[in-house]
Amino acid sequence: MPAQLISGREIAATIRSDLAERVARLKADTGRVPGLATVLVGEDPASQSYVRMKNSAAKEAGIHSEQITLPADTPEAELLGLVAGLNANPDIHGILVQLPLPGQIDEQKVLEAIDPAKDVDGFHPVNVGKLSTGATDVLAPCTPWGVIQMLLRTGNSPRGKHCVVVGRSNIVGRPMASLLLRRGEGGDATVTVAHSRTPDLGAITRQADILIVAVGRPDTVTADMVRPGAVVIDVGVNRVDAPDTDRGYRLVGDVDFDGVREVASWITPVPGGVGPMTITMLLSNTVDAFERSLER
Ligand SMILES: NC(=O)C1=CN([C@@H]2O[C@H](COP(=O)(O)OP(=O)(O)OC[C@H]3O[C@@H](n4cnc5c(N)ncnc54)[C@H](OP(=O)(O)O)[C@@H]3O)[C@@H](O)[C@H]2O)C=CC1
Ligand SMILES: Nc1nc(=O)c2c([nH]1)NC[C@@H]1CN(c3ccc(C(=O)N[C@@H](CCC(=O)O)C(=O)O)cc3)C=[N+]21
Ligand SMILES: [Mg+2]
Repeated sequence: MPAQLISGREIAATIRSDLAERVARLKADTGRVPGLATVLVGEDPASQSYVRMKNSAAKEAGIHSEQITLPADTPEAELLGLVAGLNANPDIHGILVQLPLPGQIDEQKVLEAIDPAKDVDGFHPVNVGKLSTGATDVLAPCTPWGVIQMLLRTGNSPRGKHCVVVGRSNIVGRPMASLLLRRGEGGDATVTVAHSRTPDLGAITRQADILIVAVGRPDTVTADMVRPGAVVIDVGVNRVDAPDTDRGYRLVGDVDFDGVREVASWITPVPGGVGPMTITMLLSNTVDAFERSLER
């Protein structure tokens, strides 16, 4: 029997409608709404489309959303000044600076300039540190946080399971491992992290009850690398040439979907899997940041 599909699109729609209700209630109670600022430097088409999707999803949930686009040659000091202004802006509760940034800008410096209370990406070292020491009252990075929600909402709690994460980036692999290791709901897993220097990847991935792949290369995981009955989460989003399509490309994940769906128990598709959840968790973090600002 082929694997059941984990539809990120459907789970995201459910969470977004809950968020819209939460925002409406907050507005009725306080007369204010959460505000999100997205900052894009340059004109990379993929980044432009992600930022557009984030803004339109925010607006649909009733979140005030401002998109700031700067030219690719923007000096670092100017971006830091913009971030300082957003930190001081009482109508903005979440700040997202789309990565990657152009070469003249030190990414780490920019991430450190964001007020940790407005860091809805969860990339500020204070939030990274809190998460990796097990804090639960922290804004968690959207992609891995979305993966946790997908697991919980399909009855695939990571508690007590062996979770193998392939990839050790700061935006996906590492925070994924931190979340899975946390005590409590959504965590309590036994975690292995693999990467490009892992000699026999298949020997590791075959041990996984839950396999999470965030590499950025199509077909990194094939059916022979998956234990029968495993849950497979494909974070990868890769554009591959497809001259017969309108856009000229199609999206594939890091997992050989057609092969792996024959051995896995559950699998996420690309598109329509983790991607929509990432955007939804950004909205969720923005509403959380707004609520916390009311408590201060
Ligand atoms: N759906 C979503 O919302 C999101 C999707 N993505 C997608 O997820 C993928 C990963 O993104 P990101 O983490 O930023 O990528 P990075 O390039 O930052 O990290 C990739 C990781 O994969 C490892 N790796 C590379 N090749 C191999 C290999 N052959 N075997 C095992 N490990 C390997 C690298 O190892 P090493 O550290 O040794 O170099 C690195 O740790 C991309 O396709 C990206 O587009 C990213 C963010 C959000
Ligand atoms: N500061 C920062 N925060 C991020 O969260 C961040 C970032 N920088 N840089 C780039 C990555 C990538 N990322 C994605 C978000 C949504 C989809 C997504 O919704 N994908 C759709 C398809 C989209 C399409 O059609 O192109 C899907 O998989 O179904 C994908 C990828 C967030 N990132
Ligand atoms: Mg750079």
